[in-house]
Formats: sequence, C-alpha cells, structure tokens
Amino acid sequence: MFDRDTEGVRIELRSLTKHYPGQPAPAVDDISLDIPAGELVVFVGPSGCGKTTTMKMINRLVEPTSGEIRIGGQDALSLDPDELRRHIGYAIQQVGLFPHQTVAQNIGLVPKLLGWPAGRIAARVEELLALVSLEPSAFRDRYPRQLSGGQQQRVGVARALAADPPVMLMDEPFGATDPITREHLQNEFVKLQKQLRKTIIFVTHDFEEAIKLGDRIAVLREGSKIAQYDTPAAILAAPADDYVAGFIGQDVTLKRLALLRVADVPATGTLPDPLLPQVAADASLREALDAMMAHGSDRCSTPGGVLTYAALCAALGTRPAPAREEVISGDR
Ligand SMILES: Nc1ncnc2c1ncn2[C@@H]1O[C@H](COP(=O)(O)OP(=O)(O)OP(=O)(O)O)[C@@H](O)[C@H]1O
Repeated sequence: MFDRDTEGVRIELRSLTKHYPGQPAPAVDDISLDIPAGELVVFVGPSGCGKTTTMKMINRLVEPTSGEIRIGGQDALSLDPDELRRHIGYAIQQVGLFPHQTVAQNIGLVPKLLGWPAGRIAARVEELLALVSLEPSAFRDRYPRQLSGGQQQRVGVARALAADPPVMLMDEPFGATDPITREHLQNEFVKLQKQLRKTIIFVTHDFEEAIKLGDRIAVLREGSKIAQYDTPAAILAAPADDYVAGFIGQDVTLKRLALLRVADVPATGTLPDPLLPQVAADASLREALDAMMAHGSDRCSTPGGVLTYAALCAALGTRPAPAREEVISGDR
C-alpha cells in the first residue's frame, strides 16, 4: 500500500460527491482539493456543511457517489476498504476507545491487526504513551473509564498514530476537552507533527485551532464547496469574501499575533540583550507582546537580537500606539 514511507503522502480529491439516499441535495457536492504530502489541512465550516462526510470518504467509511480519491498516487476507491483503513489513522471527538480493553490494548489494536510481533507492539505502545505525555507505567494498564476526557483523547490520538500511518484523519479530536487541556494538546500536537510530517486532515469548528494547527485551511460552505483554501496567514490577510471574513470573526490582529513567530520579524542588530525579557525564536508575537507588557518594556530579547514593539507592529501592518503607557495599559 501507499505507506512504505511513514511520512505523509499526497491526497487528491477529484469531483468528489456524496448524495445520501433520500436527501434533497448532496452532502458533498463536487469537491476537488489537493493536499500536499506532509501538510496538515484543516477543514472549517458550519455544522452540516459536509466536513465529516468528506473525511469519511477518504477512508471509505462512507462510499462516494462519484469522483476520485488518490492517496500517494493510488486510486483509493480500488483498494479493499478494510485494508485501506489500517493504513490511515483516524481520531474522532468521541474517541471510541474499547471500554473492556486496557489503554495498551486499545493503542495496539491496529498493529495487532497488521500482525506485528508482541514485543514490537509493546515497545510502540510505550513510545506513543510517552509521545502524548502519559507516563507509560501509570497508564498502560488502565481502562478508559479510569481516564479523564483529555487523557482519553490523548490515547485516541496515540491509537491513530500507532501503526505510523502516512495519513491521519482527525475529526475534532480535542473537541471534548476544556480550554486549558485543549491548548496543551494542541501544543503537543504541533510539536509532534513537526517531527512526523504526516499528511493530516483535521476538522474543527474552532478557527483559532485551525490557525494554530493548519499549514492550510479549507473554509467550506454547504455541500463542502470551497470558499477559500490557503495558508492561515493568507486567509487572515485577505479573506476571499464576506463569508470567509465572517468565519474569521473579530480580532483579526490578535489572531495574526498568535500566528506570527518572533523569528518572522527582523530583529534590531544580532545580539540578544540579557537585561531585557527573553523570548524564544519560535514564540508567537502574542507571547513576545505579553513578555514586553509584563516587564513594562517596549522591547524584548530574542536569540536573533532585540525585537521592538515598533517592529512587531510593522510586521502586523498596524501603527504603533503613540505612548508607552498605552502599550502597557492598552486594550489588547
Ligand atoms: N448517513 C447519513 N444519511 C443521510 N444524511 C446524512 C448522513 N450523514 C450525514 N448526513 C447529512 O449530510 C450533511 C453533511 O453532514 P456532515 O456530518 O458531513 O457535516 P459536518 O460538516 O461534518 O457537520 P458537523 O460540523 O455538525 O459535524 C448533513 O446535512 C447531514 O444531515
């Protein structure tokens, strides 16, 4: 199959359509989309617009009415659906862990189906638990009911990753968690994806999550029609129309602050300044601004030099506030 390589492979959807029997209109109406190898593409759109149906056609949980799906160049519709699903990780909001199996058994499910030897499965379970920040000795023998919702979702993500599939489908996998756990899971997931470079389709209702995780975002309308498909920065900078602008919502500047990294903004000089608040190169501009405000300073030090408030504003395309007091007490 297409996963001789565990890094992502390209997914191509061509005129993909699903018309559920008895429904007046197709749930997915002629979607064509290219998802580059190793990228994470987020689907956002209103409830019922066809996000889940589109995703479930890719692993053949839903059979398309017409159209084509190519995964790593192979025609997914000509493959055996069960076999196909063993090579595509799938994580969903309801998690779907088996209640009478332990965490280790749940994670080892697909490797077992693929015939891995027991030793290899056990090693993989340990590795994955550590990857999703669950101490293996404390968690491997527990049952799902003995875990919090957020821990269950981590196990769900670990299970989806278990056989190291090149493709992952994730349908609101962090949806059932509180905002703090959710942010923690998102941060871990961003780090993980940087290492793994899988091809991932991720469905969410949360535009902030889409910006944080997505290499690209597909904003969908009814029938999975694509309203805009681009990088988060491009969508925030130039929404295609009022519909997309409505999705982005208020506080575009705040969202761009969260998106842009310190390393994206030219620093003054090249020498860090030990007397200023210190900010990492991969920190967001939002974090840099928070550090400046916490120290009452209009600059902070980064590994690449000194970042000023004026440079930060220039990167956002906004004018700096006139006085420092306003920076400190201003409404962000
Ligand atoms: N098995 C089914 N039979 C008939 N209609 C269905 C079926 N599954 C989904 N639909 C309909 O297809 C449309 C798209 O549903 P889908 O679940 O793909 O949307 P979604 O964008 O994922 O929604 P949500 O964000 O609420 O999860 C909806 O109108 C839904 O009612």
